[in-house]
Amino acid sequence: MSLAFTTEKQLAISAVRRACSLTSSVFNKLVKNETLTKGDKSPVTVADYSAQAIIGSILQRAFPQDPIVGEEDAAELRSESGATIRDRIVSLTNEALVGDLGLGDIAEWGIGPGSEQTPGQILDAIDRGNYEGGRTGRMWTVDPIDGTKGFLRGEQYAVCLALLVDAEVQVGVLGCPNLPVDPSNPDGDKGCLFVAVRGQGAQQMKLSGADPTPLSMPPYAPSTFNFLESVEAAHSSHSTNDKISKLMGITRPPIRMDSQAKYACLARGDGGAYMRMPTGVGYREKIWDHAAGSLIVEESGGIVTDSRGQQLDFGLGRTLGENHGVIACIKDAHAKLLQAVQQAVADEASVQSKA
Ligand SMILES: Nc1ncnc2c1ncn2[C@@H]1O[C@H](COP(=O)(O)OS(=O)(=O)O)[C@@H](OP(=O)(O)O)[C@H]1O
Ligand SMILES: [Mg+2]
Ligand SMILES: [Mg+2]
Ligand SMILES: [Mg+2]
Repeated sequence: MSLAFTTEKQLAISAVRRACSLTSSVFNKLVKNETLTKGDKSPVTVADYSAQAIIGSILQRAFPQDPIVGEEDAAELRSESGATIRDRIVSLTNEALVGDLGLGDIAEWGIGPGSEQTPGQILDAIDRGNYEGGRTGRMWTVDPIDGTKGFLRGEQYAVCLALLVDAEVQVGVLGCPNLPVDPSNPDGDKGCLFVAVRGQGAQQMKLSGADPTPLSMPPYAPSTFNFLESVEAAHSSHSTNDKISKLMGITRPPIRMDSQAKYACLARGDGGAYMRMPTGVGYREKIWDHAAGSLIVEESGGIVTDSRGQQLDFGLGRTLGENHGVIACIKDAHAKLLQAVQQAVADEASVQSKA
């Protein structure tokens, strides 16, 4: 019997790997070796668009019927003022598409020598990400660079791709070019791919696709348990996490890291929980920020819910709806953590109502 989603899994790996080689090369060319003025976002913009173009273009060839919910769209690039950046994106995307075939790559996906696309095809590939999402059928979701701030700092970021069927994530791939392959050797080799297929487990491999290793989360150990959380306090509430941490009796400080690399690190045994409590500004979490990572954690033996213990709902459109936070945790610690979360949320509400 052949396993489900074998082609989709390999295609997602190939697409994410190619997008990662693009983002790494943009970083090396534009961020590391150029003097950027503080706050200049152009390298990340070029890399975001090009990475989405690569993934959109490969999906277009392999699964032309599948819609895509992508973070970026090409509207600005189609305008007159977008001409300069558009030219850079076209050449970077083509450079990545024509790169030699690697492990598992298939030329029919529009990759390898001779696979150049026209500027029009590249803009269309980006705009394939305009799908509104929904509850039924197949759809992909892509975050070409998650953790844009981490990317610019040369720290953690992830290229994220997931396939959903009837609003359930079936395949998830995260490419983390700056993540150490061996967590116990942070200065060693960098560049990991994390891959999961529902019901088939999760694996970490090198960005080349070599050395696949199954992922499984260790059992709950209070002495080593701590939180993974956003670097940016504007993205998730550090102060709420701090309260929850005290209620849980956690003494180790949180691990702060940009992007869905947090899900990947949790899946391979770091921390114990990825905590993303809302900051209360009405922000709606996007499906591309959670689809791939949540499956990787679930398939490694973890549980992913919101702060009420409900499953994340990927069928509401481009967002997860009203923001009740995200709690991804080692299975046997989840109930205890949820209790602490609800206690902290109730305490915060009572302080606010007295103010
Ligand atoms: N206000 C607010 N609240 C919650 N989340 C937000 C908010 N603003 C942005 N974002 C999203 O956060 C994504 C970055 O992920 P992280 O927060 O995990 O990493 S980071 O530490 O902030 O870099 C980031 O993803 P990218 O845009 O792909 O980098 C955003 O989708
Ligand atoms: Mg993101
Ligand atoms: Mg992004
Ligand atoms: Mg963004």
